[in-house]
Amino acid sequence: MERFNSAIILAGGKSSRMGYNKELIMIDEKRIVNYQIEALHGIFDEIIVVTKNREFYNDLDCRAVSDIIEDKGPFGGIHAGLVASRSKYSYVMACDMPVINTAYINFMKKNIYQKDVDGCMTLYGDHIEPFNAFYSKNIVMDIEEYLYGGGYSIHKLVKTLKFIYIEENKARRFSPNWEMFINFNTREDISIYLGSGSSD
Ligand SMILES: Nc1nc2c(ncn2[C@@H]2O[C@H](COP(=O)(O)OP(=O)(O)OP(=O)(O)O)[C@@H](O)[C@H]2O)c(=O)[nH]1
Ligand SMILES: [Mg+2]
Repeated sequence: MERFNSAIILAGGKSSRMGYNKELIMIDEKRIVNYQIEALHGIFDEIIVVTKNREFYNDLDCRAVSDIIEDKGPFGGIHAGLVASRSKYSYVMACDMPVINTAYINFMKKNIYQKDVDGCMTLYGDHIEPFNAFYSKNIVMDIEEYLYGGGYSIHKLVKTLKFIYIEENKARRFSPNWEMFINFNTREDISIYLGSGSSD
């Protein structure tokens, strides 16, 4: 099994705060997911999109799969992505994140290279960043048990597993304004991002 050849894009949420399907968000006349798929192909061979609308991806260079455990939020999507993944470690993004930071992805890879861990994610104060992170296929059963037991929070389960955490100050060297973790939950989030004109 390849260790690092897969990326998962979560695109099966309810988009309730946005008011329209977030899979369709456009930036500079391009869908964010299309941009992500292209950018991630520079690093990964296999791109898996976890969606309720597999037909949206027919013409794109990716595999589209559906949730196996439905209505459980992002962890349900991560679960289906990891089941589909042909790699030990998969990189996980959300379809509402406009920035792909290749240098940081490679930095995380280096951190877990040759290690046997459950994944790697970044600390933000006391919180963790569940996306722009790596997860191991080994945790599929842990996620199943957790979701069927009524769990929902990624943070709570991850705390019980063996993740490598990258300190916020180290991550900021790659993305001083934390843009690599920006995600669009409301229309206002998009206008703030487009208005800021900054990128890192
Ligand atoms: N496959 C899958 N992805 C999900 C699910 N729930 C959320 N996501 C994705 O996880 C990412 C982060 O979730 P949110 O930002 O809360 O997105 P959301 O649930 O669509 O939006 P809200 O309804 O406003 O909370 C987004 O890329 C969502 O598409 C799910 O049940 N299945
Ligand atoms: Mg979000």
